[in-house]
This record gives sequence, C-alpha cells and structure tokens, in this order.
Amino acid sequence: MADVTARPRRSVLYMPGSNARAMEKARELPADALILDLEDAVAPDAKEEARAQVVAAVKQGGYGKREIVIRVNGLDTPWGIEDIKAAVAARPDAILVPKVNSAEDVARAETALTQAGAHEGLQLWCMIETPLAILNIQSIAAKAAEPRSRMTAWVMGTNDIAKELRAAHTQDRVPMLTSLGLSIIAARAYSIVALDGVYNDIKNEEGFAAICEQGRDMGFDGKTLIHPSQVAPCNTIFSPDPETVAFARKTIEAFELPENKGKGVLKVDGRMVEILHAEIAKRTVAIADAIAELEA
Ligand SMILES: CC(C)(COP(=O)(O)OP(=O)(O)OC[C@H]1O[C@@H](n2cnc3c(N)ncnc32)[C@H](O)[C@@H]1OP(=O)(O)O)[C@@H](O)C(=O)NCCC(=O)NCCSC(=O)C[C@H](O)C(=O)O
Ligand SMILES: [Mg+2]
Repeated sequence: MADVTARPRRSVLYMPGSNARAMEKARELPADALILDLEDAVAPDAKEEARAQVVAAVKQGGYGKREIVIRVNGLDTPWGIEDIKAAVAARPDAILVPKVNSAEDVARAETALTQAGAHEGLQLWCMIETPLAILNIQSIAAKAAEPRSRMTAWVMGTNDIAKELRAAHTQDRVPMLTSLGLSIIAARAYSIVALDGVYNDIKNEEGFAAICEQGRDMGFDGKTLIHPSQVAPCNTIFSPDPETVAFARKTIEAFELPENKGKGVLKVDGRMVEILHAEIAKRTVAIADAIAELEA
C-alpha cells in the first residue's frame, strides 16, 4: 500500500447515509475527508435505503480531492457483510469498520474486503471505541505491519468509549485520556494515522476549539466532526502555523548546507536543532505542502 500518512486529514466530517441533503452539501464543504455513515447515525429501518443512497452518492462523485470513507455496520450485525460488498463496489478511498476489538477483527475485516473484490489502494480504517480495543491496542496496531495490510487509520469513537466506561464527557477529557493516549502511542509505533473523536456540543465554539487543540497537542492527525460549522476552525487548528513551517524549511536547509554535512546538531535562529528536529521539519513541510495542494 502506498504511503498515505502525509495526506491531510485535519477535518473528517461524518454524515448519516440516510441524509441525502448532507451528502450533497458535503461536496461544497472544505473538509479533508468525509465519512458517509451506515452505522450509528442510521436507524435500523433505514439501513438498506441508506446503503443504496451512499453507494449512489459515491458513484456519482463530485467530492473533488476529499477523501471518501464509508462507515459500514459491524461484521456481526445483519447488515455488515452486505454493507462491505456494496461499499467496495462504490470504490471509496477507505472503508471504516466500527467496534474493532482485536487483531482477529482486523483480519476478518481484511478478509471481507478481499472477498468483496477490494481494489488496489482501498484502505481499511478502524474505529477504536471499546474497552477491549484499548486492552488489545498493540496487537491491533501490529496488523498494520503485516504484508499487504490495508489498515492505515484509526478513528477514536469517544461516544462509545464514554458509554462503555460509564465515563462522563468532561471538557478536559480526563476520563478519556488513558484510551486516547494508549491509542496514539500504538498508532505512532506502527505508523497508523490517528483521528480524534467527535465533539457533540455543536454550538459551543470555545469548547470545540479547546478540545481540537488538546487533540492536536496529543499528536492526533486530525479530528472527526459532526457539523459543517466545525470544519473551518478544525482546519485552522490542525494546520501547521506559518512560523512553524518557515522554521521547518530553515532547519531542513541548514542541514543540507555543505558546511554542515555530517553534523548532528546545529543552531538555527538561536535554537538548537538536531537531526530528529530535521525529521519533524520534513513532516511539517510535507503536510503544509499537501494542505496547499489540497486547497489550491
Ligand atoms: C447533528 C445534526 C443532526 C444536526 O442537523 P441539523 O439540525 O439539520 O443541522 P443544521 O440545521 O445546523 O444544518 C445546517 C446545514 O448543514 C447541513 N448539515 C448538517 N450536518 C451535516 C453534516 N454532518 N454533513 C453535511 N451537512 C450537514 C444541513 O443539511 C443544513 O444544510 P442546508 O440544507 O444547506 O441548510 C447533523 O449535523 C448530523 O446529522 N450530524 C452528523 C451525525 C453523525 O453522522 N453521527 C454519526 C457519527 S458520530 C459517532 O458515531 C462517532 C463514534 O462512533 C463514537 O462512538 O463516538
Ligand atoms: Mg461509535
């Protein structure tokens, strides 16, 4: 699988697959990625109709450079396998499987994608949202290192985590930090993209910004969203700021100067930079360039 980790995923907007207007409106929204949901946002009676609508919307296209993800129902539900077959046939960028509990669940999802005729490059995204997933986090992550693995990204399901833990949704997210932290550590250890969970209080702009900053500072690549009003602030918060990008370019240039060849530590603008900072700088510049290209 090609390296897809430097692609911007600052803002990843969910919408119910039963909501045709939302899927239409999403063609105009500046979200980096869209999740067309067949799972929890769709009532049981509406599952088949939503599946048909999502497939039609993805086949119709018009989403530009936005990454298109279909969240299917769990493989143990009455809809899961049919969702996967229909979703694979629509050729999205990724299929998101909910409530992954173990490495075996990842293997089952990979097999289901293969049996459904998944195209080369189709990614598998997994929801991390159960206590078992947190307990099994390293073995789940290790599946990404297997040859031909499609698993590239994790999405934190903070509503389900709060439900399962009987934890409160507090603004500081203290009850959630163990789950978020372990997931980030495992994702980073196995080069998996990590996306933060949703913020339910749509009207609370200050609270949303604070929680975006917290997720960014923990290391998340971006955040999942539920409403168009959350897209622009989220893009801003998860974009590297211009000063950081300028300093990153200077750092890379400094290490490339002939007189600095072979050096492990330098001073740039009065700050110590080591080779590890040059590596961080390269990623910052790659993300900034990818954002510029996406927004061009
Ligand atoms: C939460 C909502 C039900 C609110 O809907 P509504 O009251 O219609 O909102 P607005 O009137 O403010 O909408 C204004 C316009 O924006 C469009 N809209 C709204 N939401 C979306 C969206 N998500 N994507 C695209 N467009 C959207 C409306 O159509 C209006 O458009 P216009 O006609 O031009 O005026 C609703 O926002 C919603 O359904 N949100 C997504 C809910 C969802 O998908 N939930 C599932 C994922 S969350 C989850 O399960 C995470 C995880 O599993 C976990 O465990 O945590
Ligand atoms: Mg969930």
